[in-house]
Amino acid sequence: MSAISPEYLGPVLNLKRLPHGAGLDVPAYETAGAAGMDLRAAVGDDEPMALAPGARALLPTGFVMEIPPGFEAQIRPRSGLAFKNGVTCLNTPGTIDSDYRGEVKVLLVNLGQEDFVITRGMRIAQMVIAPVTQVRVAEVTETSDTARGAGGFGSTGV
Ligand SMILES: O=c1ccn([C@H]2C[C@H](O)[C@@H](COP(=O)(O)OP(=O)(O)OP(=O)(O)O)O2)c(=O)[nH]1
Repeated sequence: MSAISPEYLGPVLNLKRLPHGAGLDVPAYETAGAAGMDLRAAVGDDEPMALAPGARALLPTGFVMEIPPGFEAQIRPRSGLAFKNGVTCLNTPGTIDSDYRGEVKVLLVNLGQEDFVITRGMRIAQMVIAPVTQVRVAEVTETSDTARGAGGFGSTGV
């Protein structure tokens, strides 16, 4: 059950189910203020995936989508899986470009001590839609002076 009403006037995300995603819940905001929509593993009913400690895997979600122009999708870990099982997204945040039309995939890594078994429909990550700004890159020979200058990586102390 989505917390977003059908009358919502904000951006629309077109989502197309792939055959192996049939029957899975469509990603939805679970609460009125949720930032992310949970993504479910579209592994086969009889093909759970065991992720060994230290192993990584690219998991199918069973859908493709059209992100509205000017936005991206970020694939982020679920804190519960990270805390309880040490399972997180290896490339967090994964970047989904608005012109991508392939299946959305989730790159998980098991940093825990035990096998982690992923079953069909398990909520393995979350997806946040965020605005993106593109820039025109202008190559120059000088950049402006600032108080920080080249200081970084702890230059202001702890
Ligand atoms: O967690 C992720 C990250 C990426 N992608 C898809 C959507 C994205 O638009 C595309 C390319 O991702 P990215 O730009 O991070 O990959 P790359 O390694 O730079 O490959 P490419 O040369 O295809 O851009 O792969 C996913 O499905 N899940």
